[in-house]
Amino acid sequence: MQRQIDEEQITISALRRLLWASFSSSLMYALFFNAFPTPLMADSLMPAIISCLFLALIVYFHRDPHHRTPKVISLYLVLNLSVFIPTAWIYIWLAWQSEQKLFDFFPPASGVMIAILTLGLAVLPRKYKKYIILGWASTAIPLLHYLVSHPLELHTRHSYELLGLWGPACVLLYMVAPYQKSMRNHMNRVTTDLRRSEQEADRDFLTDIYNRRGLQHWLGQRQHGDLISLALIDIDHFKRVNDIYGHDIGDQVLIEFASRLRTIYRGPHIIARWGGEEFIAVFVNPEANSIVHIADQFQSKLSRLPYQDVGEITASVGMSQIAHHEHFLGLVSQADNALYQAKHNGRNQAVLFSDIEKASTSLNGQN
Ligand SMILES: Nc1nc2c(ncn2[C@@H]2O[C@H](COP(=O)(O)OP(=O)(O)OP(=O)(O)O)[C@@H](O)[C@H]2O)c(=O)[nH]1
Repeated sequence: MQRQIDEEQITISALRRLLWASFSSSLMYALFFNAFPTPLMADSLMPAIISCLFLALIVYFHRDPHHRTPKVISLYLVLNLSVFIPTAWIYIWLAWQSEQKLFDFFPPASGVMIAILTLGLAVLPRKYKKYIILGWASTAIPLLHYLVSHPLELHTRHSYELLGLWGPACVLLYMVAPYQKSMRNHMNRVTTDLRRSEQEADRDFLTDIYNRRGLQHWLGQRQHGDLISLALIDIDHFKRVNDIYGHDIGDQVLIEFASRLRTIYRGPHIIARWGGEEFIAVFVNPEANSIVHIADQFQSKLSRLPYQDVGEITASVGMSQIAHHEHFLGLVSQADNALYQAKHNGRNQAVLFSDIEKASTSLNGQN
């Protein structure tokens, strides 16, 4: 998805440059040939008309680039193909018909035409490539054919220039231009890899749930008024699992434990590995009266079924109160106290921090 957005942005920016480049070069021609007119009216008229059309296209594109990109590309190609190709054909046809030499009246815009075709080849999406090649072939082939069919005209300095421009220069440009595309593809691949690495860095390597870094990122994305509550979940006597069954089986237990953790709560929340055999679940905007239920669910569901190769595994849960997400560390400390209490009480149970608080308040009251 992100990659698609990047692609779209690149195409929009490239098209914008292409339009401005086409407009400004036609305008320069228009200004030059109006300041220094040639005997042919078309030399000063055509660039002026074309630059107006390019300007209209720029304005149209500018109003809604995201929706108009494909349409503007098509219009741009139609404009180029319908102006440059017929113009070139008319001049070549006139040269075949008359005694005049082609280069005496062939439009002096060959350089611009080639530059526009090359730019189009370099910046427009791949599917438009065939139209660019068509544009080049429809002009270059009749022109080169004319030149080689008229040896007397061919062996002149002007003719060599036309030949070089539409022949070797084009071949050179068309061979080099696709590298720009492959560079772009390469950049896209690098960006995707970088994004994937970033995502991987947020995940715990063993269990594939979020790690602390991922949790931090997730917390950073919380809305301003979000309230949270959290549970610290710790496997009981996990050291024994490692000691009795070995570290590899211990790892398998952690993986299975984490995958069970993911399936317990349906509301908005995140599960992360807090460290070792301790996990954290953070719940977004939970109902105040559902806290007990959530804690019990986590505690009971994790040990309901036996674990492969190991059998019964139990967990202790410490549950914090609900507070604004900016008080995350305070809530962790609450959940940690509650978890300590759960372990202290004999494990395999869930303890709410609010219950510890109530107990200590009533003790203080008695004293
Ligand atoms: N296999 C495996 N073991 C781990 C991993 N991370 C931590 N451990 C082990 O988890 C055990 C944690 O032991 P303790 O902190 O004593 O806790 P416990 O045995 O679960 O006891 P209580 O928490 O008090 O119930 C240690 O033996 C660690 O080596 C891991 O990624 N893989």
